[in-house]
Amino acid sequence: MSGHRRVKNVGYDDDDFEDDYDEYDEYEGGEAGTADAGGQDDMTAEDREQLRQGTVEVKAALGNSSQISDLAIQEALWHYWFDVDKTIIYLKNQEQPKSTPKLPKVTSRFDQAAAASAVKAESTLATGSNGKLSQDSCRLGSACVPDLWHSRLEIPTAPTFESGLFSGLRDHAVQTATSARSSSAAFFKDIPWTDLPPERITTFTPTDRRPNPRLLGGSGKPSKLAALAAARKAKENKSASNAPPASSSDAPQPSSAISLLDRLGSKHGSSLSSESSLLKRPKTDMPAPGAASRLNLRPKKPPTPPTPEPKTEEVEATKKIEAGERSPVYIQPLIGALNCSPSSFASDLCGDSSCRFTPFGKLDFCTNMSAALFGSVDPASVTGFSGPSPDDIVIQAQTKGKVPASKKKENGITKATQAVDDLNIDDLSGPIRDRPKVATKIQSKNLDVLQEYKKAQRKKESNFVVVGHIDHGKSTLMGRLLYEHKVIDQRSLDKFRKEAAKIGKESFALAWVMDAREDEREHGVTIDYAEKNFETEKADFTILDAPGHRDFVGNMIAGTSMADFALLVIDAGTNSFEAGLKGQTREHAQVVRCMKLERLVIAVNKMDTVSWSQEAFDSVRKKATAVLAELLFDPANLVFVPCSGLTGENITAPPTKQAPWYTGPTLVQALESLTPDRTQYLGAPSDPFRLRISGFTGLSEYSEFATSNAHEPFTAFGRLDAGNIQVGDQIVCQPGGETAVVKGITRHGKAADWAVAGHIVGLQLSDCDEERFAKGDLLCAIAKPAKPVTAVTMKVLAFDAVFPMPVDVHRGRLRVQANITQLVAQVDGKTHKVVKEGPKVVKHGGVARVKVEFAEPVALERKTRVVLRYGGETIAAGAVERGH
Ligand SMILES: Nc1nc2c(ncn2[C@@H]2O[C@H](COP(=O)(O)OP(=O)(O)OP(=O)(O)O)[C@@H](O)[C@H]2O)c(=O)[nH]1
Repeated sequence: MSGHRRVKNVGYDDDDFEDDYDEYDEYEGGEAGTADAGGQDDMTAEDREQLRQGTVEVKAALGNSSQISDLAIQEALWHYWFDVDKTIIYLKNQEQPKSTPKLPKVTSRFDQAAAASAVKAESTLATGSNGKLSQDSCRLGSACVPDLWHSRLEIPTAPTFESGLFSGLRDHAVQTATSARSSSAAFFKDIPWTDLPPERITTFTPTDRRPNPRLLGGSGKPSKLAALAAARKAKENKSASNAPPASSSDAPQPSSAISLLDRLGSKHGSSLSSESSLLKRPKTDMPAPGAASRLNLRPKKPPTPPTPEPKTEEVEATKKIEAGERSPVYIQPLIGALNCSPSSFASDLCGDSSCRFTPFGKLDFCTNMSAALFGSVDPASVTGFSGPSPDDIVIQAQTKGKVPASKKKENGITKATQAVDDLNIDDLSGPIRDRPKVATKIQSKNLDVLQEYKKAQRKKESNFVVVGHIDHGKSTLMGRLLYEHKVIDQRSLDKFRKEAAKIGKESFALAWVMDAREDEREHGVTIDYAEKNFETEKADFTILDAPGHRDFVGNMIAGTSMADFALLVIDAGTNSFEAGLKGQTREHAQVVRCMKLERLVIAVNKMDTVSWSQEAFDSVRKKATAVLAELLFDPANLVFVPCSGLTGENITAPPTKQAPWYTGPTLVQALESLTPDRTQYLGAPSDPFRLRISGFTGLSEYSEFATSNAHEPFTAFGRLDAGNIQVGDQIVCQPGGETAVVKGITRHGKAADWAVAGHIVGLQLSDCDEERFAKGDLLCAIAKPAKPVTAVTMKVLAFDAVFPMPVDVHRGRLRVQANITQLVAQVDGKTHKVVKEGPKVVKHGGVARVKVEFAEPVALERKTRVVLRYGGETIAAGAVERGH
């Protein structure tokens, strides 16, 4: 069973879908089944026999005195699908009411009270009445209640309702109304409801409702009888459709067509949507105004609106509404929603003259409503709420003179943000001139980090991300690599084997070296990227083992954002390889390329499953090269290595026995050969410090291992994207503006005094409010912080149709909702010249300059590489050109 399948099994399995489908059919068939038992023509001999036997049994149970005919018994049996017991109960109940002696009517307490007040009212009014009251009361009395039932509620007076429940109800209503008539009349005296002109009388027409098939439980599978009924119904429909067309009045009206579509449900919906690739995509929600980011737990400041240019009267009105500190793009739907005709209820409430629902900008009610929601209009203009509420007055008096803590905090942030605003962010290449030191107990060694970096005797270093389709063996391969480099010892591996075997997942023992989370081990699927180090004679490596499942591409992007190059793992088995090309082998390669990781080692894994066949290896190499070339990888930068993670061939030693034909490098040699040129995609060590936070320890609510490390000092992890850092440095966390002092640095689990661009580190932070840090935030040098932006212009390569639409923007752990609000231009991918201004859509493979607006400020700088996703699919990737 594949890992994909296993994940699917977590929540549901195929049977669930089948059940839903079957139940739907069952309902459709059920309608026909209720028609009559006359469909016996369609019965099999077996069904007839069941009906005959059932009739005999039911008759015996009812006894000789029963008046129920055979036909009625068969109807009931048919109805209950030959369930004799149910049929008997039903038929006995049918007979029972006639023989049950009528119980004296119990008057409810309400009726008693109503009758008492009626007597009282009658005695009071009898003296001074002018005669009108008795007329009014008559209207609600015995004469008018049946009228109401029949004319206003249109209760049918068919014979079926003359007896049984409905007639009982009606009698009861008449009696109650009669006894309470005087009091009711007195109560409704001033209300002209009883004088309603006929055109204002509403008619309630009962609508057909599809019962919830799950409501009553049951197997959900259609019985044979239901299937028969469905077949009969289909037959009837067929003969109806062959009938000559009815008159135009019988032709389906638009509303009935819509309701038909509704009833047909998603099956037809999907066939419709499949007509257009744009409609095919699942909807994602537009970011709600002020909606909190999924990852950012820290409360964010509302975005600053761009200054609108006053042009027309409408724009002026929009400005009023926008003044409520919200991005205009998110207000438009609301304005649209408010910009509508008033209901008669609203007109009655506001009065026709005071509430003019004209196009927005002129409508008083709309403007006031917006003002009430967004606080943009003088509150005095909102009638009834013009002054502070009594509660506000008390709170103001109590807090007089005190500055609330949150306000203090805001002031600090405002100052920091102001300082940030005044700084120039365009030039990232200049060195940090003055490294400000803060008055803190943490002693800085005042090192010249660049000198230290030059001096340090070190091996080559690189971080590589392991990507590829689910179950192609990434974690197992990395487990093997770590085992062979003694990062994990035999005893620990044996322990994993034993524990994995207990839950029937022995083949995943090596994968458990990387997949440490309980849920990952339980399901045999990597969920988040894992980080581990190993060392060879020539290099220090950090592995970033990414998940292959399509649902976790966001985590794969986070891992890729910290890598120098990628190891793409491909299953040598033909079917798996093809599946991967349609799935995450391709998508991951796309993401890797867009992150500007141009060099790839491709491990053709599970060679043991194809008996180390050279043809199999060559075939994979040929096809994969073609696909990667399509994604703009230079074939010269691709190194293919056949291997088996499970059995361990060609990881550190060549597979001389299994594949004498292979003369290339082992996996480790291939990894060592890729010397990363970090300047291609990273800032230099001399640039201003930048680190995007990938995780924390020491803060339970943020921590991935909350229970085990909540006691540890607050530490933010991530890769230095630019610059350098040393103990004692002060940093600022953007976009929030919280400052902190670096109390300690860890690299590869060991304490360090400094770190430079490319290093993955933990920064122990002090002198800060921990809650104002979030995953995806950017730690910056305080002298040259990134400026938070609410919009950016970026150049993207489209993997799917791109048009103004909502998207998720990914960079490392930053995952933020945004909207592509404008396609500025289509650009030639090679010459970067504008091909077309303001295209409506950019197709797959096109390069475009687009404007993206965010629901909240983000720290995204020029040249930052980002991935745009929509509806769970990667639709484009590119780099930020400038922020707004
Ligand atoms: N025969 C054989 N099986 C392998 C090999 N490598 C991995 N497997 C098996 O493939 C299955 C999946 O292995 P994983 O390492 O979890 O695959 P993965 O790519 O890391 O999966 P995700 O991280 O969930 O995407 C396990 O049952 C492994 O034992 C190999 O070289 N040969």
